[in-house]
Amino acid sequence: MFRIEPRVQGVTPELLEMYEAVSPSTIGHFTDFGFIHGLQPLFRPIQLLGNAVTVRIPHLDSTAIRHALELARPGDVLVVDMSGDDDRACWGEFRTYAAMAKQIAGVVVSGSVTDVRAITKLGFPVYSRGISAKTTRAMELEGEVNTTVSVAGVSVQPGDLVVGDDDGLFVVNPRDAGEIGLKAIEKQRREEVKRREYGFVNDTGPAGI
Ligand SMILES: O=C([O-])CC(=O)C(=O)O
Ligand SMILES: [Mg+2]
Repeated sequence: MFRIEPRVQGVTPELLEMYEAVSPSTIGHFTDFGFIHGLQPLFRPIQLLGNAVTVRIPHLDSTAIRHALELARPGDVLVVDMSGDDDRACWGEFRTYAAMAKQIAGVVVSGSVTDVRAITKLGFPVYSRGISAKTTRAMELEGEVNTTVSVAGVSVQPGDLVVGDDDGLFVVNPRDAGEIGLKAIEKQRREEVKRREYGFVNDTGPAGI
């Protein structure tokens, strides 16, 4: 059975603008909740920021990803819960072309991805637990889009804010994102003062100053 719920726009333009300047590692100074433990970026440097479109697939059948790609809008992040399968890849080069054509910001996969060289060359932001040559199939069995999913023990709702860089990923509920973002930016300001005291400038990360 398929359950395809409408897309949720939880992330506002103001939050997006604010989080352009927020590092996940600064958020990690304030909260553990929402950190997606164990997922790695496919390449570095990497940046990911956007509004979650959630997908849940049973281990073998990736049909629901196609439905999610159909309803996603520019700036969305597809967050795929593979129901505990870490070994099989549900994302690769051709899904990346489809996503880039829709200006999707990136993809987060609880399991594995494939076609690493092609995706890296395309520079499309992907986070996953692993890499595998064994893939899912489009079998039209079952799946969900825009329901609550679980990735690395973190519950992700459609419309959540996803923010990632070289250090990893946080998923933030838009209700809390304003407060967390302000605290993070304030901390980054203080860090910049300290950095300059040590005689350094930050020319690698988000501005935050
Ligand atoms: O089809 C898949 O499931 C993954 C893949 O190889 C691609 O997107 O190119
Ligand atoms: Mg492929």
